[in-house]
Amino acid sequence: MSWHTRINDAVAARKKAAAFRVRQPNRGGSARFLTQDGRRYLNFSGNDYLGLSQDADVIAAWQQGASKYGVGSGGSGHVTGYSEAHAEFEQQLAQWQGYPRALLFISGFAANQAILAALMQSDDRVLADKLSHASLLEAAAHAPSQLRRFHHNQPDSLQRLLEKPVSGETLVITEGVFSMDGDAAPLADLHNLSKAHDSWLMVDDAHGVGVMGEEGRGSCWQQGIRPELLVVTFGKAFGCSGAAVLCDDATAGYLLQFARHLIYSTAMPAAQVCALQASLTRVRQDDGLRGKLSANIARFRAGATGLPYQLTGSQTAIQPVIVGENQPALDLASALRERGLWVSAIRPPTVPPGSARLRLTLTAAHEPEDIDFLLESLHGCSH
Ligand SMILES: Cc1ncc(COP(=O)(O)O)c(C=O)c1O
Repeated sequence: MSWHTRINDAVAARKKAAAFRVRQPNRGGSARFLTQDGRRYLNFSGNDYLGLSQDADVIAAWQQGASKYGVGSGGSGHVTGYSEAHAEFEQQLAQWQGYPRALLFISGFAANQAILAALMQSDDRVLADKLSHASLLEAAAHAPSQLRRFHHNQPDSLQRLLEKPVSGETLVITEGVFSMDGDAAPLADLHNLSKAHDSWLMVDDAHGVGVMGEEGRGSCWQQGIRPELLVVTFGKAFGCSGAAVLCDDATAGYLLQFARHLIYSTAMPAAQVCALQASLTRVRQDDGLRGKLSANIARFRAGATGLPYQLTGSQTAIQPVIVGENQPALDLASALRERGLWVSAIRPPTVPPGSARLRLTLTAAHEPEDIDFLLESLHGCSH
């Protein structure tokens, strides 16, 4: 088999399963609205939960940071890429979250890969929620340790796995808010179980930080736990990109020596760090953003009853409408696009087979009339 035969076969199989993915360039960013091919859509697909990607203070901070530091960091943090802005922001993050240390990464994907690659050894095991994000499951699959998955959000299932003996260390992994279902993990139960078995808990709170808990500290703060490893990302409620891991001093010191994604990769630009500092200020102050998001979520859920699709119990900004098979999900997404709504159909392998869905996301940038139009259109398209 040649390279091209292999490549073409794989792509053809994706197309046949109505699972072929395409990117579509938009113009002018993707906040409340998104413009594509000259048409403006109401955007219900992004993760900019607080609308901060368009925030004037955040934009100004990035511009001023670029004037001060230039646009690139010039190297890995271990060489020249670590600025006073990076150091200050790491301290602000640690203080906000109540951890001794925070380490910045260029993305959540890189942070998850780096942590697992650096920590896990061959006699260890990872016990991960079945629906954990690809960046976690893939990292766990590539690590030399054993990977076992527990049933989604079921502490009993985790307990059964924890009771099996292992010669090395155990790392339990979950998300705070699940990216495709929008439901929250029972973090206190999972943490109690992992502590009782001398294991560590790692929580990826990409979708909870900024939107949950006092001052937007996230799912763990809201549920009163402090996991040994907390990953927060900045591509969602912070409206920007990047990530940080919160941990103790010893672990931070270890990751600085062994996390290859930190050592062999150009650091985040300092100008971006300046924007993230401004985002953190907005996240902590709130200014009614979380209240507006909650009101939009409540409005959507109240109006979505009676739709002929399965909704989840999600109380978060992620509101999946589960259609089932791939083609009907694609058809519903394109019918909504016709009406001026930008929604995405999410299909396997991102979600389990038979659960293709519209992953609708609501934000603080949406107005009540946007939610009403979404509901009216969903009801209209389902007849
Ligand atoms: C739960 C979760 N973790 C990690 C990531 C990756 O983060 P990033 O986009 O910063 O790479 C995502 C999504 O993008 C996510 O949903």
